[in-house]
Amino acid sequence: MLLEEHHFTALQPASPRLLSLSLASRSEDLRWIGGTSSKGPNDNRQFGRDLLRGLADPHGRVGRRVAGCESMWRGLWTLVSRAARGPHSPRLCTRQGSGYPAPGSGATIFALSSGQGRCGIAVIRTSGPASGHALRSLTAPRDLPPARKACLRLLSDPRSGEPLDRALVLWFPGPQSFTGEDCAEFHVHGGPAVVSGVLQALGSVPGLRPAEAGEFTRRAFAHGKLSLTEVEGLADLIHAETEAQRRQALRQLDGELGDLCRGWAETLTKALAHVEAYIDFSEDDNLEEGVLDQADSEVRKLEVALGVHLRDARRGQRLRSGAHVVVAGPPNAGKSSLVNLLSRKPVSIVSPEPGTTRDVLETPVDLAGFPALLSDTAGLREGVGPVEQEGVRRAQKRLEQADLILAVLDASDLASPASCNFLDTVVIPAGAGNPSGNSQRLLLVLNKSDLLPAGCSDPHPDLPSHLLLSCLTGEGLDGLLEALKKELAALCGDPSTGPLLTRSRHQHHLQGCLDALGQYKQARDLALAAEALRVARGHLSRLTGGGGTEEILDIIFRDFCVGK
Ligand SMILES: Nc1nc2c(ncn2[C@@H]2O[C@H](COP(=O)(O)OP(=O)(O)OP(=O)(O)O)[C@@H](O)[C@H]2O)c(=O)[nH]1
Ligand SMILES: [K+]
Ligand SMILES: [Mg+2]
Repeated sequence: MLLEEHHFTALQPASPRLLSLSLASRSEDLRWIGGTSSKGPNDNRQFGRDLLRGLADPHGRVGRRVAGCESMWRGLWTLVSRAARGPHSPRLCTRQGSGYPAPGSGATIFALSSGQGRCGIAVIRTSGPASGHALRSLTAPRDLPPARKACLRLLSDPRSGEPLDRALVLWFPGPQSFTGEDCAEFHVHGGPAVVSGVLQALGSVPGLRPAEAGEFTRRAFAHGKLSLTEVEGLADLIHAETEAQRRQALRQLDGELGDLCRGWAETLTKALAHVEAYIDFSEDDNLEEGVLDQADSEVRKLEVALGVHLRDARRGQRLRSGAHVVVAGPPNAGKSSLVNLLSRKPVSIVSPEPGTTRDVLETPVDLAGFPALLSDTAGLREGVGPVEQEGVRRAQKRLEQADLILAVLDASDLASPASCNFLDTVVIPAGAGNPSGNSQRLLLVLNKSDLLPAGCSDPHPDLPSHLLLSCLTGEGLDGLLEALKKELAALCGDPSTGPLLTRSRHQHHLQGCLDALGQYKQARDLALAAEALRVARGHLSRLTGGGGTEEILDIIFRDFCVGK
């Protein structure tokens, strides 16, 4: 049960009386504050009343207007901390914890945090209240090293006294540590025997147990060291395989997406404060004119900003999981040769026989710094046997799902029926000239340029814009990679320009927020309008603070390995 700073920032309106209204009606937040989700709204209301009674009693300040939001909520903070010894006795935390208990907190966990296998140095760490004791036990008779300073120590098994390794150790007393708890790190020599010896020695210390996957990060989240979007960024950083993915993950780990959402939530809080102030004080003479107009204009601005990000939503997800690039064309154009060239490994069988590729073959590749899922497909042609026909059907299905089509034609065979048919049915319809604007992206590649007569730079000026390539000699590959980079940057977004929505969870909450803003605009009644704003703000806070359910957290933390 945590009562946190951000609950108060959400209650910033200009009077303590408004706080009473807000607390009584904000059942969702109260449920959370009180930790009484099973007991329902009545209990929450009672809790709100208890809290307010506590607020009013010690100093009798409730009912008096206090100028300046900042000083007001600081004052309330102190009052609430005194009042918080009621039946629900919420615990006040001075830092912004996530409010979720760290699973199994209380225990001290340990794990190998660097990679498995033989290596120069391996890092083993612990987190939890017995970390200091564990560090002392393994480095006895020496005492704890100074905080956050690497010190050389002889590690020995606390049971037998047998020396294990000479290692660098670090002591991070909480809360200034990755998890917010007391942590210790052992930088040992990376041999398997040393690592297992130290892990066994730690396991023998009372109160210590091996960590589960993601448990260190989960504790960091529970102690407010990382927001949920930062946790997701960290998971992505660990899994990043390309430069663009790394850049995006780092930005998210830096909290950019979270900051953006918090900024939006603040805007909504202000708008809500205005609406509530109007409900509460509309008869007061001293209420400024135009408070509602101000709220409306804030909401309109927010709608625009959300719309821009939602339109971009697929891009961040593509960057996280890879854009779907489908290589297609008539038989024997050199599709499989191109897939092998781009992936730098023999993924597909290449042969002079048309109809070699039948199934869709997928391979993840790093294309000019962007992640892509490259699919090789069967050559498109009619009038073939049932097996190849099925291959053609699968190829066509995959083409529909492509983010980018890499259309390959044999430059020396453009007049063949298969080439003409492919141009008419795939290349031209997807062309950039399509006025609808939502055409599929396509790059046309004329392969086997080595077969063209020497000195002929572009024999097909009448074709849609295209690139010449020879998979045989590699000529034209640099130009193709450059073009791919441009296409992928457009598809995935540029991770260095702004935070992107990397998961469908983000998109879901932003859409929810936008929908609630739509309801705000339609609300005939101020109470309904205020409720819509609360719903909208709830979506933003769940984006950074979690879905309010353990399952969401489980899904996110499942991405981690043990030791992270
Ligand atoms: N001269 C020349 N031959 C090439 C080039 N690229 C591929 N080939 C040859 O063209 C033939 C067909 O290549 P594949 O890569 O199997 O073509 P594909 O489009 O995958 O063929 P299917 O899977 O049967 O549709 C092979 O004999 C390749 O060696 C090139 O740039 N120049
Ligand atoms: K072939
Ligand atoms: Mg092939």
